[in-house]
Amino acid sequence: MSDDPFGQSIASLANWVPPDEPPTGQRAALHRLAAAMRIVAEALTDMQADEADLLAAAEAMEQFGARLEATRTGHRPWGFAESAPAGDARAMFDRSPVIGLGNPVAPPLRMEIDGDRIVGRATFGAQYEGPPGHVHGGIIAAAFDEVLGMAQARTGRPGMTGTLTIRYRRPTPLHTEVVFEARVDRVEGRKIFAAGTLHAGETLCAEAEGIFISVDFSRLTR
Ligand SMILES: CCCCCCCCCCCC(=O)SCCNC(=O)CCNC(=O)[C@H](O)C(C)(C)COP(=O)(O)OP(=O)(O)OC[C@H]1O[C@@H](n2cnc3c(N)ncnc32)[C@H](O)[C@@H]1OP(=O)(O)O
Repeated sequence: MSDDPFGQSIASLANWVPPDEPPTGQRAALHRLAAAMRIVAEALTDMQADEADLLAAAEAMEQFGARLEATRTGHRPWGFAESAPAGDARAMFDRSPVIGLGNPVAPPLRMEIDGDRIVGRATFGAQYEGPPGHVHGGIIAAAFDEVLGMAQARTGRPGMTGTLTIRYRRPTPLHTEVVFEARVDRVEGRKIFAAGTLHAGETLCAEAEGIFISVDFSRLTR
């Protein structure tokens, strides 16, 4: 049997379900820290703190950052950076820049499975602003990549994003829960065609089509 974690478990992604147990201990603390960092990131967009306050905060953050830096190991104890290739139903995806609760960059998008669809929900804060009051188009693309990526991964033969096409139909509002949906349309050889939508309430804000190319992810780790 292969000792490659992807090779052993890639098929199990077809049965992936979001973890329902709340984290405890170090992971729970990580999630709390990342959530606090999101609050800071959003507050920086319109806060009115004076220079002295900002410098004090910067110094505290620099010192704490140095403490964390000193503990880095190069290991990845929790999950995978992207959901599509994780290949393990137990993977927790904490590092994902889109859904990772341990990654302060992530909105975070929350994904669930609804029949043959992946449904993703997110409320984007001001740090994701593109046009005034609305979500940056690149952030929307990243979220589509994740939900279409999970939909195609559930075929059990996940691929990398080859082509992602997005049609932006209406501006996507900040501070409002928006809903992404994705499903697989068809599979042709190594190509998996997925499609999705983004709604804010009844408004269709964007549509996406993705072509994913099935690959041997273990090769990326060699
Ligand atoms: C701890 C561990 C962490 C591990 C971390 C792992 C991270 C994985 C992330 C996964 C999700 C992502 O966001 S990926 C990130 C963004 N995407 C990428 O970086 C992908 C970069 N591109 C590539 O690596 C490559 O171009 C591939 C894998 C997409 C395709 O290369 P290939 O495998 O050589 O494919 P090839 O034989 O040429 O073509 C096979 C078939 O696919 C079609 N095809 C090829 N490329 C494309 C394309 N871009 N768009 C459409 N269709 C394409 C061809 O026409 C052909 O169709 P036919 O003739 O058969 O009809």
